[in-house]
Amino acid sequence: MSEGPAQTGDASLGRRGLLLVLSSPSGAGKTTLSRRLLDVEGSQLSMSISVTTRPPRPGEVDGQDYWFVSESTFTEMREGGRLLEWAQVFGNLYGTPRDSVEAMLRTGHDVLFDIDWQGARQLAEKIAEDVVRVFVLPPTAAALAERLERRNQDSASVVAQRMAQAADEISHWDEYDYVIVNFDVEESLAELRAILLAERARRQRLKGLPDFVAKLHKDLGKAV
Ligand SMILES: Nc1ncnc2c1ncn2[C@@H]1O[C@H](COP(=O)(O)OP(=O)(O)OP(=O)(O)O)[C@@H](O)[C@H]1O
Ligand SMILES: Nc1nc2c(ncn2[C@@H]2O[C@H](COP(=O)(O)O)[C@@H](O)[C@H]2O)c(=O)[nH]1
Repeated sequence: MSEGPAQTGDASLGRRGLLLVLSSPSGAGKTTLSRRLLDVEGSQLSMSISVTTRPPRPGEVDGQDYWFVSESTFTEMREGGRLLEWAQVFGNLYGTPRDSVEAMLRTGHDVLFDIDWQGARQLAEKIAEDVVRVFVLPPTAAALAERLERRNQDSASVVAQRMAQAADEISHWDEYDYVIVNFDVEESLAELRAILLAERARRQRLKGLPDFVAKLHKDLGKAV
């Protein structure tokens, strides 16, 4: 589904866009790492903005952090096949709008997802070869609790609910291609960038490679 014009570096190789999926227990640092990665990657990487029935947190902006929708709109989108994946998480509904992701991939962008294990599994089932899954672990349980509390954006009961679900989310770590233990944001960011760089160079993503090599062969033949 993700044929697209090439990007800098592999322009003549016709690389397909990839789907970089981050999952973690709530509070381990996906949003923080996603923002940093988008900053450093510039136009090569675009964020998939999910729809959710969760109410906005203070400071969250509609269309930037999420598309905040009613349950009836969400159901309409889901039943109309307009979600690439969806899940119920912490009592709210979350989903990935199909059209925007397909448009980004068509124009040769890689797309970044901050979604839970259920969504990651659905994407991998649908588009296996273009999905790269990264699981982010907190260094310790205490650090996770501290990060959720320090973020200071959810009530004590919501924080408790998220801590209670953390073990369940973590139990899916082995469905992922890569695992990052997020001790330090800068180190984790460097690991993520290395993963992205290596995945972009995978032979099977470079659709123009056979033609490129054939031309190289031909030109080498002429040169001798
Ligand atoms: N390596 C780190 N060291 C210390 N604090 C961190 C680190 N990474 C993230 N944080 C902090 O932890 C808090 C939670 O991070 P963030 O919101 O990115 O988590 P998340 O995984 O996206 O959570 P959710 O799934 O609930 O959206 C934030 O206050 C963030 O600044
Ligand atoms: N399956 C999906 N999960 C999603 C999506 N968007 C976000 N999420 C996950 O939900 C939890 C909670 O997020 P929060 O913003 O309320 O803290 C977190 O694990 C996200 O990764 C989605 O479109 N699909």
